[in-house]
Amino acid sequence: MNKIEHIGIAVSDLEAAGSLYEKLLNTTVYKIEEVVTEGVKTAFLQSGPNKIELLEASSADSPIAKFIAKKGEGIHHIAFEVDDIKAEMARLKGEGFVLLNDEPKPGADNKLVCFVHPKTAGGVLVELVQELVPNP
Ligand SMILES: CC[C@H](C(=O)O)C(=O)SCCNC(=O)CCNC(=O)[C@H](O)C(C)(C)COP(=O)(O)OP(=O)(O)OC[C@H]1O[C@@H](n2cnc3c(N)ncnc32)[C@H](O)[C@@H]1OP(=O)(O)O
Ligand SMILES: [Co+2]
Repeated sequence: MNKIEHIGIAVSDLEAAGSLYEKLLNTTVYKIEEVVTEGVKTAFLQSGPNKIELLEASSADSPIAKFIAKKGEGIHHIAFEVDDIKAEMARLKGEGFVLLNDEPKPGADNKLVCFVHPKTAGGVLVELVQELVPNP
């Protein structure tokens, strides 16, 4: 795990939350991207070396919809940058962590991602992210 790559925040209204975080962080949303496979619409802001990922549910069965219904808006997950997501997944499995997907899957912002079940990570939803290297 190299560093925290982003903090995911569940929001009900991406546009309103984007404006709020622009004021809060004194910066601007630099990317808005829908990840249909995840049922989310994301907005990214940079705060110094850190990224904030705002997440709005884009479908009724989105994990964000379920999270907000249960816990309200707020911090949803912490994403860590890894160099080799498959090796890290194997290491975590060996350590007894429960992974929520067997293979890395496409994420936002040109990443491959995997999630660790919060029940095995001390109550925190942890995401692994590896930069997708562009084809030469
Ligand atoms: C990939 C695009 C983007 C990116 O960065 O590139 C994203 O980050 S997308 C983010 C949205 N996608 C996901 O979150 C995928 C992984 N999440 C899941 O598979 C589910 O949300 C899961 C399994 C974590 C929970 O789903 P479930 O249907 O089991 O919901 P429950 O409410 O029954 O939850 C079970 C249990 O876990 C607790 N929980 C749920 N979500 C979280 C959370 N974000 N942080 C901490 N704990 C969480 C929930 O409270 C339940 O515990 P209990 O004690 O029973 O209340
Ligand atoms: Co994320």
